[in-house]
Amino acid sequence: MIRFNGICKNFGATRALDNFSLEIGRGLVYGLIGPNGAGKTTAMSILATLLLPDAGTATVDGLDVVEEAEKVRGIIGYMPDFFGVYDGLRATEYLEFFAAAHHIPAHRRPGLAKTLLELVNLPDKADVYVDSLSRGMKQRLALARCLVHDPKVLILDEPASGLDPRARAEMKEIIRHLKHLGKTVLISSHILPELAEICDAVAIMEKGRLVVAGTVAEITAVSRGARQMRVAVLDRAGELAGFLATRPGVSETLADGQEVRFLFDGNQAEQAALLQAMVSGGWPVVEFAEIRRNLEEAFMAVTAEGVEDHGGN
Ligand SMILES: Nc1ncnc2c1ncn2[C@@H]1O[C@H](COP(=O)(O)OP(=O)(O)OP(=O)(O)O)[C@@H](O)[C@H]1O
Repeated sequence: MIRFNGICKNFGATRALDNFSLEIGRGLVYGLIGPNGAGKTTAMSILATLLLPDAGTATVDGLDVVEEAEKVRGIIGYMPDFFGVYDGLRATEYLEFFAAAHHIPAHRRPGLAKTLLELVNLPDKADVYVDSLSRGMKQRLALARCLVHDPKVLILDEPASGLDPRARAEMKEIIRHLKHLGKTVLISSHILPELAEICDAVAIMEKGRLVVAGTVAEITAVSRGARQMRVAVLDRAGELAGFLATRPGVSETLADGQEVRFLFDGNQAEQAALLQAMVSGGWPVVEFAEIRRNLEEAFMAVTAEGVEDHGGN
C-alpha cells in the first residue's frame, strides 16, 4: 500500500533521508520509530505530497506521490505533528469546513461530522469551540478531520505526543478501530512500548536510513544476539552459576539470591539440553526462561549497534 524506494532528501547540508526504502502492506498498522531528527516527519511529509524528494520514488496504492499528487491526496489522511485549530469554529463546523475542502456535498456534511465525532469519542463536543478543547480532544478532532474523505491510508505523525496516559489509551483504541475499518495506518511515535501493542510491524530509522523493519518479535530477535536467561533454583544458586559458566554458549553468569542470570548464545535444542544438564546435575530448578527485551530496549540496541538493513515488510 505504501512504498518508499531509495528516497533522498537534503535540507542544505543536512541529509534528512538517505536512500530510504520501505514497503508497507495493505491494512497494516505500521510504526515508524527513531530518535529525534531521524527523518520520520520528512518521510511522512513526502508521502503526504507536502515535500518533494531529491531522489527516489514513493507511492501510495500504486500512485506516485510526485506525479499523481492530487490523486494521492484523495486517498490519504495526514495528521502532522504540529497543527493549529481555528479560533471561533465549533467542532462540527471545523469538520464541515474540511469536508467542504474535500468537495463533500453540503447536505452530507452534518451527518458526516456527527459520525466522525462519534468515532473519535467526542459526540458531546459537537457545539464546543475547538480552541477550548483539551489537547487530547484536539488530537482526536484532528484525527477525525483526516477521515472526512474516507481515506484508505492514514499518516499520523506522533498522534499521541503530549497526551496523558488516558488520552493515549483512547488514541490507541481509535487506531485499532481504524484498522478494523480496513485502513492502512502509518504512525510515528516515541512511545515505543505503546507502538508495540498496536502495530503489526515497525521500522526503526536513524539518520535518515532504515535500520531494521519487521514485526516487533522479529526486531527484538534481530537486535538480540545472545539471549539473556534467568534460572531460579531452590538453593545452591552460586554453585549453579559456576557450573553454567563451564557450559558452551553461556557467558556473564551472575548469581543473585535464588536465581542465576546469564547470556546464552544457542538455539532452542541447546537451551533444552542446558536445562536437562542442570536437572541431571541435581539442581532443583524452579524456573528457566528467557528475559525478553521490550521494544524500547531493542530500539536502543539496534540504533546503538547500527544493524544492517533488513529490508521492508
Ligand atoms: N525544513 C527543514 N529545514 C531544515 N532542516 C530540516 C527541515 N526539516 C527537517 N530538517 C532536518 O532534517 C532532519 C530530519 O528531521 P525530521 O523532522 O524528519 O526528523 P524526525 O525523525 O521527525 O524527528 P522528531 O522525532 O524530532 O520529530 C533533522 O536533522 C532536521 O533538523
